[in-house]
Amino acid sequence: MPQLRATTLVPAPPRTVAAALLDARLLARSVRGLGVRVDPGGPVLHAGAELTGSVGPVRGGLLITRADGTGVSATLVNGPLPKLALVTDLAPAEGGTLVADSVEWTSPGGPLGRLADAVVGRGLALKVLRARVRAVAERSGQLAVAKVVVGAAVVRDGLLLAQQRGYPQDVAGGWELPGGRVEPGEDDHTAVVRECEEELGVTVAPGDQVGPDIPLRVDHLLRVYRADLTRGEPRALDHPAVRWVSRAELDGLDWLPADRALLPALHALLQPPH
Ligand SMILES: Nc1nc2c([nH]c(=O)n2[C@H]2C[C@H](O)[C@@H](COP(=O)(O)OP(=O)(O)OP(=O)(O)O)O2)c(=O)[nH]1
Repeated sequence: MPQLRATTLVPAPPRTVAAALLDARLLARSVRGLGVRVDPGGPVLHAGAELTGSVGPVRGGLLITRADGTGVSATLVNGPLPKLALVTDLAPAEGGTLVADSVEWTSPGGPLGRLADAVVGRGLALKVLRARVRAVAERSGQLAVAKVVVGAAVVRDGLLLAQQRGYPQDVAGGWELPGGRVEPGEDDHTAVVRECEEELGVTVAPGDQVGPDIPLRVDHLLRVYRADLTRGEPRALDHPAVRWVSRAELDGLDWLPADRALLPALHALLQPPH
């Protein structure tokens, strides 16, 4: 299968570039040059999501097979389009992050097909890669200076604490992790401790980051930390409800769209020790 690869240095740390790649609009922008319209379906990519795509009146699907801190992979499926796969891998480098993109597609058979592939296929693939690199660099620049919203992944006895949002209207009723914006002068851990005190009336000890940074709006990102309860019993002081969620219930909960990208990491967190 023909393949085109391009590697670019983006002057931002890997976790920022990874967050940029999770922005669903970037993927839609990357394939627009092929005449492919992709409906992002939501603000953030997550593994297993199937986005709808179309070329003129012809519809197909774009399946996300990977969306995490290491990069993103996607394949066009269920359409009369030629097979097309996009893979983006990240590696730390001096001065930023190496973004290795590849586009792979099915070539039509025969000499004419090979000619068309050389002239049209490669030209289109190059267009996709260039558009993608520009979009990734631009979004990484925005996220490098974004405000951080911290979330707490509080686990007790194999259950995760989730909190229901009451506002704003468009996300009311959805579930999220306790947390909020990091205030000036705070570091992430201090903000996790303060938010858990304010929202749940408990003291927590924050630990390692869980999952990748997730892009929120243009100038915010969500960063989640594991947090152990050290004092008190969580109560919904600021929101309509809190509940403990088992690993089996994780996928079925009505999470805020951004939080769905955290589900693989939350599953791993709730995995019983072997
Ligand atoms: N805390 C939290 N916020 C989330 C999650 N997922 C997600 O998209 N968000 C969004 C919802 C909000 O737009 C934003 C956080 O706002 P917030 O309302 O919790 O922050 P805050 O307490 O500092 O602000 P305020 O509303 O009290 O002024 O991040 C999550 O899991 N936890």
